Amino acid sequence: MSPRPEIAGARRVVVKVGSSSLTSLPGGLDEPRLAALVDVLGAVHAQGREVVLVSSGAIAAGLTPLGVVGRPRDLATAQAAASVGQLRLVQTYADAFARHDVTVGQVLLTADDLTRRSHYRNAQRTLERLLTFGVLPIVNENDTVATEEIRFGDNDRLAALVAHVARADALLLFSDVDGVYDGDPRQGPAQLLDTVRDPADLGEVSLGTARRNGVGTGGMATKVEAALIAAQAGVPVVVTSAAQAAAALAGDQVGTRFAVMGPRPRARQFWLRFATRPRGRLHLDEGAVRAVRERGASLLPAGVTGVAGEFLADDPVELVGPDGVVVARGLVAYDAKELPPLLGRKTSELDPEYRRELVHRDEMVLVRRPSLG
Ligand SMILES: Nc1ncnc2c1ncn2[C@@H]1O[C@H](COP(=O)(O)OP(=O)(O)O)[C@@H](O)[C@H]1O
Ligand SMILES: N[C@@H](CCC(=O)OP(=O)(O)O)C(=O)O
Repeated sequence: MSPRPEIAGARRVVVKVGSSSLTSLPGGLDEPRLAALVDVLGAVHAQGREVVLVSSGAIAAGLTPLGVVGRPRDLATAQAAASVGQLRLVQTYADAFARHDVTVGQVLLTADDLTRRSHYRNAQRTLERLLTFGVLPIVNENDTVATEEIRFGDNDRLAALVAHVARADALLLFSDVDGVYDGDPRQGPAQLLDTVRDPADLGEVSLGTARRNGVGTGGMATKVEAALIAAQAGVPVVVTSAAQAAAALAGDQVGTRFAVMGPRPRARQFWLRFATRPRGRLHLDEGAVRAVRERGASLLPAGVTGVAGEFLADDPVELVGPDGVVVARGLVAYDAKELPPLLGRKTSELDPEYRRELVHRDEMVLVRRPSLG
């Protein structure tokens, strides 16, 4: 049996590959490296496994054709590069996968596509249908239209969300480094972590940001954060290099494995916890924190001491304790401007139209803060 049966046996896999494995700043797209990855994924597809590829590299691939040297400093240049580069990237993939008789489809997502519940379900249906057709979807962030505020920013997190949206059995994050080390291996000797079972296992680990002169964005920190999201959502993860892709997909003992850290949450719970972006905050008193955290209660106006942010009814908000720690996230039942007169008041004192919960229990997830992020 393979050392990692949960990966070897995964029927549907999301594979994420970073810019650093496909491109270089001076050279643009590295076609031989891209073709090598496609050979591995083509073989996996031929075994009857379903693959969703989340590929970075659009911005880096667009720099050479535009004559831009170095990492773009402004968003508009990055977006122009992505516009040119995404086309080249996907065309190169399409040609390479055609040699394996695999049809690819392009899926460009903005953060809004996953933060809005209706869009999330739409993305889910589209991915499902593509896979039913035997198509290999290639996902990237829609960089050309995403503004600074609504960007996912890094494809590692996007890949973790896609793993859930696509109901994947495993997530593989491929980079230019062969796993998570206890310190940046480029800075000095470091030890490879074989398995992470709990966020606490990473307590002593230093996760640098990506190299400044490199093409990657988040370094190991964003990969670890993404791996924890997936693992906490019941999806096993391996972080390793693109060069080890075949071995990783076969379930060999390469890279760093993140064991599943919890049961798969219901889609709505996962969406609330990881995909939504809070539009505001409700400040809770001690009693409300206990009620929400320990008694599984809904949040009532009586336990709320303050409101921050401009949100509308049904927007996601954070519930924050007196110590500033986020206790939960939920969909609020009122517009922000309706709230000040309700705060601290008992339900029985309120007009009937304001007697519903501020955040209903069914619309809330508790936030257990991992030691990172
Ligand atoms: N603890 C660590 N373990 C492994 N790599 C690390 C660590 N800390 C920082 N890194 C760096 O993270 C880089 C990978 O991140 P990045 O360049 O963003 O990759 P990608 O483009 O594949 O997303 C590696 O090249 C490595 O130097
Ligand atoms: N969407 C961007 C990549 C963003 C990103 O996360 O890059 P990386 O850290 O290399 O995975 C692009 O295609 O250039």
